[in-house]
Amino acid sequence: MPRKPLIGINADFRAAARTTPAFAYIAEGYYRSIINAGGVPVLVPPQVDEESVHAILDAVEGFMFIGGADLDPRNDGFMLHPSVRPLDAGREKSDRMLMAEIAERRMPVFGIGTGMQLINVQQGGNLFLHIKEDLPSAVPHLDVQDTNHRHTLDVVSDSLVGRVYGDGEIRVTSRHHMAIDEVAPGFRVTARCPDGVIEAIESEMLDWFAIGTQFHPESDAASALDIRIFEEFVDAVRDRSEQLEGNTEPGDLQLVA
Ligand SMILES: N[C@@H](CCC(=O)NCCCC(=O)O)C(=O)O
Repeated sequence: MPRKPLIGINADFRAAARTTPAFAYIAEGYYRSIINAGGVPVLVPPQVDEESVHAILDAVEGFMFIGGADLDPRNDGFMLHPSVRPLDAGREKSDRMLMAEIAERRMPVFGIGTGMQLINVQQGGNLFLHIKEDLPSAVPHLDVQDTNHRHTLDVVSDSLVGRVYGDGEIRVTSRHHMAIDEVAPGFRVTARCPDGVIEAIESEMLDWFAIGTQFHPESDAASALDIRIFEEFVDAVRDRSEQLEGNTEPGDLQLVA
């Protein structure tokens, strides 16, 4: 039975309202998918300083960033757009601190929705702030009446998502109004919606497993293939821990020719 690696997952945050206290929260699909893929999810509420970020990343072996509202474009030197619904400022600050340190450590990371957008901007890419304006011929990527709104996906066969989904028609859950514009250096696009919107990016760096999906493989409408992305991620986290511990047996090494 393979060992279950510890995977940190950032929680979202909602401020107190008239009848409810403030709380940190996460949709079940995110942590359930990590459990189903053989990992142990460790929920991480927003952190306030670098010391805490370091302590958390010392304890976990990989990290997953979940979806949510919008990264504030002003934090990347862009103007606010009327369509932007910013994340809670405390969550965004925490996510950015975590992501910077994860990149520094080359810790395996998987970002979904806002999580993928975070990886891209932290690594030097940028975003379209509103698909309807920036890419007017795009198909709908958000349906406020249907959290499981789906569209088709074209994958690059020589990639993780290509390996996972294979040939045949792929349909994925879509809930976003922003999208990647310029892809960060060191990453490549591995899936697009047929309208051209970027739906997955993967690291090309040999020393860093990093992947992001704009679509939602954790959604209630997820297919058996969607869970394979989480399995690939959890396997990569376990493999890296074994490498760091020097536990890789010679027989485990694969020749790449
Ligand atoms: N800034 C993004 C948000 C995309 C996203 O993460 N959607 C999921 C919302 C909540 C969830 O299901 O966790 C955008 O481009 O709209």
